Amino acid sequence: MIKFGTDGWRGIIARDFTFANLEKVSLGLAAYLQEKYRNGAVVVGYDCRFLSDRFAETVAEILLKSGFDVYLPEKFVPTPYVAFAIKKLNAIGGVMLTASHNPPEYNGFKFIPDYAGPALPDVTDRLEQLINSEAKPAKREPGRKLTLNLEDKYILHLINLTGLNPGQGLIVIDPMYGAGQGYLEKILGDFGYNLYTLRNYRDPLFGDGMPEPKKKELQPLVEEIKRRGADLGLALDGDADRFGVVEGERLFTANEILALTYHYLLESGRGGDVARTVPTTHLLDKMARANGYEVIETPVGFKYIGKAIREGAVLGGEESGGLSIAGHVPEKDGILADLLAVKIREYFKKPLSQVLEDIYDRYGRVYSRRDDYKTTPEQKEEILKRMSSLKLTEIAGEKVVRVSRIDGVKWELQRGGFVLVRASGTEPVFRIYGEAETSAKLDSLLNEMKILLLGTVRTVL
Ligand SMILES: O=P(O)(O)OC[C@H]1O[C@H](O)[C@H](O)[C@@H](O)[C@@H]1O
Repeated sequence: MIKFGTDGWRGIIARDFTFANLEKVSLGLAAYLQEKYRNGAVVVGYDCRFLSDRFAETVAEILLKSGFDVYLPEKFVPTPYVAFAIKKLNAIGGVMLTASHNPPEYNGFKFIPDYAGPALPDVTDRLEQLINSEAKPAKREPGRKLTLNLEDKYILHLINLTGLNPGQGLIVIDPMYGAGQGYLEKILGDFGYNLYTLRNYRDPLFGDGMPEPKKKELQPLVEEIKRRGADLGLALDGDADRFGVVEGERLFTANEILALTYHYLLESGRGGDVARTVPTTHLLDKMARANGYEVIETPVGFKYIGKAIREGAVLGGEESGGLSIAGHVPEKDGILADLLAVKIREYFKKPLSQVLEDIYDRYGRVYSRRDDYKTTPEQKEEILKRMSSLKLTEIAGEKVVRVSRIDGVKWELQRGGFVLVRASGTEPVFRIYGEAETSAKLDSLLNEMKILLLGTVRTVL
């Protein structure tokens, strides 16, 4: 049984993610595309993972035989570049072979429809139906196999969109052995920055780690910044749709980068409504309301954020590391987010940490955190049951003013904070998210929820 999670179908290579299963999935996709289009082109990209290029060939062959033209790159490419190519080529969709930031033993299949952002559930539900009923596409006159070569156009688009100007200073770049290699170097090098790049070659084992721009995995970048006295560090995840920004030893969270980007858009006359997922910081809400704009709250998944951007939001993002802005594809783009960090420093003429202090001075300080807990499927069921039966009027002494069930359960608190609990759709974990106006309050909120929820359930981690 093939299931599409938060972001496509993912599985362990050779156990679930096999050539046989991928053929089934590709036949289902071809049948789906035949239902919707008579003909057209599909972009098929792949990351640096084990066998990703071969998996891409398999998908391409089936689509070609089903009568569609296929654009294939000559080497690995970032996910946002595939989305950009779909838009630029007026393609009917795209496939990206990637398991994003998952551990090395995973691979994945992500379908991006013609709107150039992650597929929404109406699309993935139909796809799942066709795949699991082993639907076969009709044989058609084979399509043409074409080379995807739009890097320069993508780079130019990012330069125009961010409005970068020539600058100075030393930036350390960390593509984490992933598919974003080369892009930031090309752009920032041309704008006069001094650059040093680490983990800049393909390693399907990701140096025995995970290509996820989080604290533990970004330690080599932090050390390199210190060693070289660099001004800034910019990282990308395995398929470059997520980002990591480091100044000195300070690693910015995605919530902080979203607030910085929104501040920049508001101050530079590009304000508008903002879209965020349920667990993402409410600092964005305060900023929007103070400036007369609306907030669109969605379930977790950039697919929903992409939709909101298509419908007019100027910025959309997720605490998990997704960001895009109006004028770009409605897909998260780590390269864009990293370039915006450079642009924000240039625009305000100060370090990001100082710009963030200005934001807190104006809108109020917030502390946010997410704690992940590994569970077995049985434990997950038990926690889910417990979660839906909790009837809380207060958490850690804070009055609950609203309970929402957009995704998991979210308890909104009197002084603007919140606690949210949900099961991940990409990993075997439970996530407890919280936000409060002091760090001590945040700790007590998360601790209390942990005890309430996990109580006697023995977690693996
Ligand atoms: O919390 P999860 O369901 O594991 O999802 C975490 C993240 O996974 C993927 O990266 C998706 O593209 C994101 O949209 C999502 O936020």
